[in-house]
Amino acid sequence: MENTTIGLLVMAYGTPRSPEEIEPYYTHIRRGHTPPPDLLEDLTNRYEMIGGVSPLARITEEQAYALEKALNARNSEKTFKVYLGLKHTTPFIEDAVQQMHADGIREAVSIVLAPHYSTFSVKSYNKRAQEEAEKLGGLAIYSVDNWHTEPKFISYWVSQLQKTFSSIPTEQQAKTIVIFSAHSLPEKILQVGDPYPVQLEKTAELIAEESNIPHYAIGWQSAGNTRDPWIGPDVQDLTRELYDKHGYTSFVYCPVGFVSDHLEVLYDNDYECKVVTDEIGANYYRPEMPNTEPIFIDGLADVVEKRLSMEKGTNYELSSL
Ligand SMILES: CC1=C(CCC(=O)O)c2cc3nc(cc4[nH]c(cc5[nH]c(cc1n2)c(C)c5CCC(=O)O)c(CCC(=O)O)c4C)C(CCC(=O)O)=C3C
Ligand SMILES: [Fe+2]
Repeated sequence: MENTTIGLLVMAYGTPRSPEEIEPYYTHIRRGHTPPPDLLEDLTNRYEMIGGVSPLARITEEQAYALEKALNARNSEKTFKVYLGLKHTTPFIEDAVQQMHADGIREAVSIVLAPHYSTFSVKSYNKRAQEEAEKLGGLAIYSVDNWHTEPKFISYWVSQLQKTFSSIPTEQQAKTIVIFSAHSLPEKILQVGDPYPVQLEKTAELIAEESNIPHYAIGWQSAGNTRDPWIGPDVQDLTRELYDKHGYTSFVYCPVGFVSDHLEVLYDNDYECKVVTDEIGANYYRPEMPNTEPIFIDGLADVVEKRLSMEKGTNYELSSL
């Protein structure tokens, strides 16, 4: 059989690659509105606190290439060709779709480097990709909507928790709580039945079941600065509340809604949450993010293959026996 090339559209949030890019990036996030100087300065300061720019640009690329490599190592009858499409900086999602089309790709699978589906996040990535493909014609993109229960993704976090717990003295383990979190979103998403919060709960439940952790809670982080209410409890408030109610001595933060080291993790968890644990005299732990860990990348490859075989009408469960 002919060796076919399948497009692999990997989509992610994007980040400024230099301090000069912070303003155009922030302007794009604000749908073309230039940020007021105080907000721009605040964001620039947060990037400065994590070293000037985020490691996210490099990690996203590494994840995309690692996924392409993992898929090609498994398949001899088809070749995956990766295209990176970013939400708020170049190469934009539309650029990636145009490039796939120009390269003569007829079929592609798309995946967003975020596990949970929301109308605010994954839906808008997929919509942009589909609209561009429709405009160009002759290119079918099979979108993955979510992968928050993917077994190897769950296993990744289970093994990280085992590692973290093995470094906590046994007598303190019963007084340790794990906080699973994702990026907060405006509360109005709940009125339209957005699956986002339920999906985060499901991820947390699966990890907790497999890892036998004594206590866990779900929190939300990195909420925006707008007048509408955002989903809570915020991880910082939650930390104080859990401490006041139960006197936990160690807090383990698992920001499972993200997959890389970046601003929200390195600043909002490692700095902001740690300010709170320091204040109450508790220990702060934050397991490593998935980045390019092979078991995580392998899980993403499973997701992509399953999506493709769904389209082809073959039963993945049976064919993989
Ligand atoms: C759901 C979600 C994810 C996870 C899913 C996904 O990955 O898609 C995510 C990830 C990320 N968000 C990031 C950065 C930012 N997000 C902002 C603002 C906003 N995020 C929102 C949502 C999300 N964001 C929303 C509703 C806003 C308000 C403005 C709007 O309505 O659109 C702002 C503006 C300033 C501020 O509010 O802090 C920045 C700088 C970075 C890059 C970090 C780095 O550079 O290391 C990453 C991975
Ligand atoms: Fe964001």
